[in-house]
Amino acid sequence: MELEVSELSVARGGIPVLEGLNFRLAAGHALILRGPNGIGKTTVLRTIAGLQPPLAGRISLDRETMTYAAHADGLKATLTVEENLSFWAAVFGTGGIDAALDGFALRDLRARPAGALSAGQKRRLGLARLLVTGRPVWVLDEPTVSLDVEAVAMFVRAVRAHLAGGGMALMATHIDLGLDEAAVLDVGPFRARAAQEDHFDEVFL
Ligand SMILES: Nc1ncnc2c1ncn2[C@@H]1O[C@H](COP(=O)(O)OP(=O)(O)OP(=O)(O)O)[C@@H](O)[C@H]1O
Repeated sequence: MELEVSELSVARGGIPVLEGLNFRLAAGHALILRGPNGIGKTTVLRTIAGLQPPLAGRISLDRETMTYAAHADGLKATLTVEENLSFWAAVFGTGGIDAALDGFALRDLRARPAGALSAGQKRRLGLARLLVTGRPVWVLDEPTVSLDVEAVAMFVRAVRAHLAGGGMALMATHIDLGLDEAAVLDVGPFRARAAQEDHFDEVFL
């Protein structure tokens, strides 16, 4: 199993943002995309997740092996923590939810409707969902937003266990996770020419 991206160009709102991206991710490995706000990291992840087509290039990935966690956690507000996880376990045809409850310290919150969780608790539930998907390829957009130090550590532990089991993780994050084994790709040099020539902001300054 491998994710291979070749000569990938992506656009947002019809404007090319990044072009000529190449990277590979093998089982047991993680790759962190870095770059300033607005450069196009989310757009790359959305494209890899199949939510939008690439402008050019090739993505070699069996999407049935992938799960995508974006800014919106995709939680059902009226269902409890336990019901949300059980729902996803049923959708993905996986087993129990115990590892997800324990991995993100959700056991004491399991009877609480997701809509009544704090922002960080919601994010923990969104990340716990990864564990019940059973999918080997995790594509994660700013996974640690709203998380406190302890919850970031839970996340890093979950990623490490996932990699140790032969999983893969591709993520965009601005914070230093201390995940030293992850490769880092700075997408800055891949800014599309059209984006560089777009002086839209300056026009209004
Ligand atoms: N819905 C949208 N429609 C049109 N343009 C968009 C939309 N969402 C984002 N953009 C623009 O697309 C470009 C790339 O945005 P993207 O979200 O991929 O950047 P990013 O690197 O993930 O940024 P951040 O670090 O702030 O999350 C930005 O210039 C942004 O303003």
